Amino acid sequence: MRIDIITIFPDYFTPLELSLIGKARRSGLLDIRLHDLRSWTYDRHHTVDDTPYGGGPGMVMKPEPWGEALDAVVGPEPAAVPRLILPTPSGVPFTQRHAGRLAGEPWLVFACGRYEGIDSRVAVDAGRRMPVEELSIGDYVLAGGESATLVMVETISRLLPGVLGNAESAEQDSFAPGAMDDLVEGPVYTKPAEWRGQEVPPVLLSGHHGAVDRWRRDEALRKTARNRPDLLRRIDPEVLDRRDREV
Ligand SMILES: Nc1c(O)cccc1[N+](=O)[O-]
Repeated sequence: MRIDIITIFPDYFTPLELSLIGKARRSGLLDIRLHDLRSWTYDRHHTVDDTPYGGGPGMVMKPEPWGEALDAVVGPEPAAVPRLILPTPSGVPFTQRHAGRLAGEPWLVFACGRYEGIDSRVAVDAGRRMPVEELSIGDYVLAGGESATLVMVETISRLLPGVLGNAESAEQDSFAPGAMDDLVEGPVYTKPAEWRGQEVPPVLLSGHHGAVDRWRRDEALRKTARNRPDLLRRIDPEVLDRRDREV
């Protein structure tokens, strides 16, 4: 997978050189390219923003640098068309399902807005030559799209075949489709079996895989009911088997 990130703060993405994603980049599984938006400005101050039409606080990112940056990154006649992701608080809530779908894309371009956002004509212009998605990682205010892009790139990249050391761990993640559909993960434990008066639940030491799976699902249901009752309400009652209802 190729991922292009356009930003005025390329150094923000140094963390993508570390850990699993850094390893995936070095192995060629993942091709992440960073682009400084100011490369497409020509004034002395490399201006990327201006006052909003209609008045109001803050500044809006100018369309010209973005238009030229996207033209340059995507190219005049690309062999493949990328999907443009616009991280924004006004976007569609980004979920694990989005991550799974986007992990199947060959090429993503992330446009990191700052200030009050990017001139809205940029998304319309880009939409004439590639799919555009406005996505939000949460209902809070960030200083820009870089943090959100880091979150989405990590969530998507870890689902690429070969990136995770043990493919199964993605299947047992919170929100993972299938066995964990819409449930958050329950408690996890490792050695020692007893620590500060707390013992690991005996079922996890039993070697009985069926009982362990059942226990983990029961605990996931309990934690979801406690922390995310909104998710439980989303699950079709028919999906929950009889034991789930007893939890
Ligand atoms: N919340 C927020 C923001 O304030 C700025 C850019 C992107 C996001 N977001 O994706 O959630």
